[in-house]
Amino acid sequence: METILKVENLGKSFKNIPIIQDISFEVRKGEIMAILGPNGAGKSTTIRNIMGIMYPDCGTVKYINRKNIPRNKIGYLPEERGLYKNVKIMDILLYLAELKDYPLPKAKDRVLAYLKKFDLEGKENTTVEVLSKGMGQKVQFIASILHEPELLILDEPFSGLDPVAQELFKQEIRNLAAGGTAILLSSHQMNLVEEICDRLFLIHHGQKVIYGNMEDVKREYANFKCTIRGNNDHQELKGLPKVQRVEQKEGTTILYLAKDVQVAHWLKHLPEHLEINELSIDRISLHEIFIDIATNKNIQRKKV
Ligand SMILES: Nc1ncnc2c1ncn2[C@@H]1O[C@H](COP(=O)(O)OP(=O)(O)OP(=O)(O)O)[C@@H](O)[C@H]1O
Repeated sequence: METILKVENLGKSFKNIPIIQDISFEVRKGEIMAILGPNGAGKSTTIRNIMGIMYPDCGTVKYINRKNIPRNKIGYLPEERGLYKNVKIMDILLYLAELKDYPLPKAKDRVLAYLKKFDLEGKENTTVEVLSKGMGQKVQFIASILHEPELLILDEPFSGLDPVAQELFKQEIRNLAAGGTAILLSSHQMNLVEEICDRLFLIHHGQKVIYGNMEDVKREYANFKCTIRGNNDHQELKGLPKVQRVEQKEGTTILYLAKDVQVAHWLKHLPEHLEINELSIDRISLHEIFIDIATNKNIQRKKV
């Protein structure tokens, strides 16, 4: 797949404290690439450096082998939401499309189609001040995609949305990627993004924790866990082979298993007298992978 954006060795400090260090990744045509990490990890700082809102201390940002990113080919949803409050939605969106040199008649048709898609049909002559926060976010999302960008950068697109709106956003993001848009999105809600991203960059204290293809990351890091509902002896379960860690609460036990476990074989080790009302075997989530790796690596922020 063609690379659209290449970020190399990006670094930025504030008052001698490194906020991001040696950040390198690329975003390819038609893929959803996610920067994931907890609050304060450095996601927005990375994005702001890519967008030229702030300048990196070191590193480069290249767009299809050109030094400067053509602004009208990029869509951006900043973390700071905000639209002109007392201007009609259609007028704001057409104004923003015009700034991107996008043909107005086409933009108008697209506004109406997107308002309908996002359950805002008939709101084109409404002002933003009478919309709810989630509705406003939908309008701002429309603004970021109206001009058919080649590269779409979404900073925390799902925060503040209800589950229905989150699904709508996810669906549209998937559609855009399927149509060839290169998408870079950030989120601290890892489990929300897990199902839609093709590749991910996990960041913690401004540094890379994992970078790679979602499937490979899961294969490499997502060990199995066995969840048993029933009242059982914690110590006995902890003593079973290949059990690394046990969590128990309110009649449910989760056994975290070693990487090399053969699940079918392992199940034969379960004692017959266990109380099993329900049992499931799953791979751990991206969130759990993150906790494991971030804790093990014990990444500390260093002074430069
Ligand atoms: N302009 C600034 N001056 C000083 N420190 C800053 C500045 N911008 C960000 N930081 C610090 O950099 C760190 C990373 O912030 P950033 O906003 O990039 O994190 P994030 O991963 O996007 O977090 P969140 O999920 O909370 O949005 C934080 O500790 C923040 O306080």
